[in-house]
Amino acid sequence: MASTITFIGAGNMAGAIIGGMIESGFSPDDVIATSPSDDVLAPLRERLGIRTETDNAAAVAESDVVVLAVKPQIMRQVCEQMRDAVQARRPLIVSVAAGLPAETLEAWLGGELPLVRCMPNTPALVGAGAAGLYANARVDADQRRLATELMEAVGLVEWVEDEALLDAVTAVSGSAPAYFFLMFEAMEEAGVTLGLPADTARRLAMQTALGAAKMALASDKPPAELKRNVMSPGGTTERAIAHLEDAELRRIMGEAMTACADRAAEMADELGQR
Ligand SMILES: NC(=O)c1ccc[n+]([C@@H]2O[C@H](COP(=O)([O-])OP(=O)(O)OC[C@H]3O[C@@H](n4cnc5c(N)ncnc54)[C@H](OP(=O)(O)O)[C@@H]3O)[C@@H](O)[C@H]2O)c1
Ligand code: PRO
Repeated sequence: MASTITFIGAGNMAGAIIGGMIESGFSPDDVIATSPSDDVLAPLRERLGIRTETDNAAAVAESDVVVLAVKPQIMRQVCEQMRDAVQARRPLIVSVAAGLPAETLEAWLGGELPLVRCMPNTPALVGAGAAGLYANARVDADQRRLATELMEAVGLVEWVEDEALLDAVTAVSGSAPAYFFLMFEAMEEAGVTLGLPADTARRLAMQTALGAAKMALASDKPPAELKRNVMSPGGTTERAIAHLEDAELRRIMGEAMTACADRAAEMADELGQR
């Protein structure tokens, strides 16, 4: 029998995952999205044909999987309001919230539950996401498969066996689209300084990033070798790369990503007080 999957919160991340699920063959009849406002739900209902509900507990009462997709700052209140329904039904919980530890979520939901924590990223909106997943000890093999299927509907899935590693996933993929967007800004600005129209520089930079990622994913060669293949001895790329290495880009990326992972751990302390 098909599982009923409810999304608590119908914002950016939930909308992206639901869209991918329907595209990859999940039946809209098996998907429920909730929000306090029907204005948020109506477009999802019309566009994707899914079921919607403004009462979280009512949706949970008929669900096999409950995806927590509200902002971390309001998660405690949302969980506590539906804890009785969750404990009565005991569905698989999947949380996409940044920072909030599995144990804290279980406590807010009234006690031990099978729970998967997921750190997705916004390219899920175009079906090109990358997500890290962690399962607590109460998640069985079928539930793990189902969580994988859900997130594979919008991109790549990698499981980690240590929950603390989700902070590293946040640094490597959750927050990382923003690093590349910053790089696009910088490349566009530099292209304009060199005389190109801004939109030409922007399109060239973005298409190059897409091509480089596709090429690296399709290749069995490490990025260092692909990089060397672009660098003719004494040529242009060698000069640019030498500049980036002299400016210690690797150290800067390492520090930025450590700051990101540290902040994820800090948020767990700030928001995860039981
Ligand atoms: N965006 C990212 O890059 C990213 C990446 C990884 C993980 N995440 C995680 O994904 C989660 C959702 O983020 P998002 O970007 O999708 O946020 P979002 O667009 O603001 O979506 C959250 C939705 O929850 C709704 N909501 C508020 N109170 C609710 C309640 N009591 N019951 C049901 N729904 C309620 C909000 O409605 P109103 O707007 O009407 O209040 C909003 O539509 C967060 O926990 C975040 O940490 C986000
Ligand atoms: N966006 C959220 C943040 O910046 C979590 C990862 C991506 O906190």
